[in-house]
Amino acid sequence: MALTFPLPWEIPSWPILLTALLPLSLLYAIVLGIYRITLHPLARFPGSKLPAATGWYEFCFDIFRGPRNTFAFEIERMHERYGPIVRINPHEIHISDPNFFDTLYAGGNARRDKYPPAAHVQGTPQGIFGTIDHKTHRRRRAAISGYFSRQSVMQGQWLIKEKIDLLCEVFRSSLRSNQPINIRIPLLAFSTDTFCAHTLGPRGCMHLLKNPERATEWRNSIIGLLHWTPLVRQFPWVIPFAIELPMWMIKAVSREMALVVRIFRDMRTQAAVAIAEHDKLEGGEKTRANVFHTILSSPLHPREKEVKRMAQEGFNILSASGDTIARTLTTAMYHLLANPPALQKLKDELRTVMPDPSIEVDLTTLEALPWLTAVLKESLRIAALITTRAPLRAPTEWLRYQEWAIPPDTPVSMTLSSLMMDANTFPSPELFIPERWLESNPDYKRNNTYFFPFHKGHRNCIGINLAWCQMYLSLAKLFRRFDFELYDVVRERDIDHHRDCFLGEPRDDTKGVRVKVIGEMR
Ligand code: HEM
Repeated sequence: MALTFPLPWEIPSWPILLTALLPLSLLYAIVLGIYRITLHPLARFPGSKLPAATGWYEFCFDIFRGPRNTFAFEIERMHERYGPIVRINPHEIHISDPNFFDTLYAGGNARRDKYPPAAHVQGTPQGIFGTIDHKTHRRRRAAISGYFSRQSVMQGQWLIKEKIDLLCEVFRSSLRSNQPINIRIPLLAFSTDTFCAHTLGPRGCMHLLKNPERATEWRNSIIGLLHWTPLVRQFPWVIPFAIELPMWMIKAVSREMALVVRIFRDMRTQAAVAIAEHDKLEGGEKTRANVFHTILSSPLHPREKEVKRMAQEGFNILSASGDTIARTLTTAMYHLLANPPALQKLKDELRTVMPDPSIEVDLTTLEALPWLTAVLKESLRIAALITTRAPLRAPTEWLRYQEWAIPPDTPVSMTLSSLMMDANTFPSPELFIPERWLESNPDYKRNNTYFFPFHKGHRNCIGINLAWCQMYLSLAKLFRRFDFELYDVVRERDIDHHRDCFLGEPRDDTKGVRVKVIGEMR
């Protein structure tokens, strides 16, 4: 016979529980909000009370206010109202002053942890971009940094040139068909194929340059993924969760997401194959056959060499590498074609080192060309690619800005796109003026001080050498070989940032940056 003991109290029913919990939660939220705007260590920093009291303020902007009104744009409005330092949410300070950049994004002995909501936006918490802890980041990054060193990129120039030849083929066929071409598609195909060939080896190549449909699908997937960013920022579990769903389910929700997930899963396969093959490789192959073998040969802990972590690293770098370069090149091509004197100057300069358009020049020769260098720097500035703030925390250090002392471990952020387009730093920022970057310009030194499109410090871009090399070689070849003209491009519609998706994206009705290839020099 089962014994039953009477409980000393009655369990209340759900409706009664809810009626009691709701006012309690409300009371908790009110007390927390009051604490945050009165006694919290950030309470005395400038800014509105509402975003300081609750994170729901940011949530509502990112989810409900429409592309032109996401929180990134609200931060700009906050600075207009409160000055260069603002408390933008209960926990975070945002600073809009390029003079603070070196302090926040410091290298050397400085310790900087990432802020989890920002780190997880790519859904790869174990890749270097998603790594929060400073020391873990240093270890993971050290394992692969040699792969992206200048020396390594210089040795791989032939590979980039091979892809540029394929890119020229795409433009040549556009010339033959006399059809305009949306240049972001082949340029993304070029940067992605180059990255894959350089970093993943022959098995990882997506061969987008040889397959226009796949290239278009990849471009649409990248844009689709970018458009998810405001949502993913608020719900960082979305991407890791989606990756594990059955493919039919992902396809039903979003075709773009399905391709991205396929690529991620493919990355897992490649990591697994590398583990299986690693012991069979010898000599240089063992460390350099692809980035996975580099990780496997590194002194990292065996836990760091598991399939899941290596796949996240590979995907992390892949997603950081493609569209950044494609967008910068697209911007460069647009501004050159919209500014005939700047274009003529470039063509004249290129002719000095490539008297015959078929001559192959190397990176060092091109880096010595002042106008090409100035064009690329101005394109990186005016593209102002990264519209999302990048918060870091200094766990043991008080950061000082003007009269303000920011407590240790506070997330502090700055936004690259705003700094690159700041009229106080770069007068007439919306104008394409490569002359800013010529040594003869009296502001040359000062301009370079404020030029950090690849970020700085421990968390700067690991692909900077690969990026410069691709941009120099491809722009030189394209403009020495082909004549282009813009085809129905409207800057406000097709170029300017309309929404913040980590990278700034143009308006939804954009027709792309289309050009017609009108001639080829042989
Ligand atoms: C024009 C081209 C590029 C630009 C403007 C650019 C810019 C940047 C910036 C600003 C960051 C810091 C982002 C942040 O912390 O929020 C970054 C990080 C990163 N970039 Fe690039 N990038 C470019 C090309 C590349 C390429 C080609 C690769 C691939 C090798 C790459 C791989 C990465 C990775 C893995 C990180 C994370 C680094 C870390 O957290 O340690 N990027 N990039």
